[in-house]
Amino acid sequence: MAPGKIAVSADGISAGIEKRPILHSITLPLAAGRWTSIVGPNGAGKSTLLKVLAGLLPAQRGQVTLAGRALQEWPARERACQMAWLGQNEAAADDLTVLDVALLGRLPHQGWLQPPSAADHAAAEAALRQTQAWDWRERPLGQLSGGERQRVLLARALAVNAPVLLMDEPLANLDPPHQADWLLLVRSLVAQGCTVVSVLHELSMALQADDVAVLAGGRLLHHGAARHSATHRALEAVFDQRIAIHCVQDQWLALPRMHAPELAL
Ligand SMILES: Nc1ncnc2c1ncn2[C@@H]1O[C@H](COP(=O)(O)OP(=O)(O)OP(=O)(O)O)[C@@H](O)[C@H]1O
Repeated sequence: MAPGKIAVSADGISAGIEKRPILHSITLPLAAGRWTSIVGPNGAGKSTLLKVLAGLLPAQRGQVTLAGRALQEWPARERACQMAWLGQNEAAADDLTVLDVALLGRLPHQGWLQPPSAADHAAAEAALRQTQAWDWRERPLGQLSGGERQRVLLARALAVNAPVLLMDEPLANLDPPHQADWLLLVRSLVAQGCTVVSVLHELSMALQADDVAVLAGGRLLHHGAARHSATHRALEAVFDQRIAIHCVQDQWLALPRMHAPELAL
């Protein structure tokens, strides 16, 4: 990871749900203006970690800081302007129109009981256009396909215009062209100075990030640059050597090994 300002940091985080411990002593400083992918097997604790980073689940030990200040010390509205969230399988009011869903992203910017301003409408429109969802603006969310819905929820997160964007499986249900669009979008946000943190199962997409954090069993096993061989070895190991990382036309790709390692010649 390149040295620099830290946007969000997990410092010695342990967390669980009810009495079940899930995360164990995770320290993960996330550099500002970079994109970090969090990867690992099912049940590794990726979504739980993202929720703790977002302040949606309290840590039992340790603390999360946002721009150097403990998360719980931020006034809720200010914090919501600083950090946008796209959750996994998010419930959203299905009878709201697409435009109204995108406008929900502007709530932290609005005064108490104030209607959305012209600036809020402009931000919601820009976000819906970025995810190519503007044409559906008058349709109820509940009438959209899985991928269309995901693009609207992504627009809601983009409409916040936050410097930090946390996304849990943002590519769920997206077809390949829209996955490519998401990649370009993230790259352009990062070029503008945003910090992006995404939980991804698509390892070849995760390897397009600047940095990769590898989790298993609620512990951080590795955190390093996506292009470094140590990161590739950590990924191959955490997935039991069932994938191999290759460089194809200057891009790192994770491909399944067609035989279990013990069967390989
Ligand atoms: N509400 C809950 N109550 C109890 N245990 C939970 C709850 N949510 C998650 N867990 C457990 O916490 C562990 C980590 O779950 P988490 O969703 O963070 O994993 P993940 O790495 O995001 O997994 P996946 O790749 O399958 O989405 C899992 O063992 C899961 O069963």
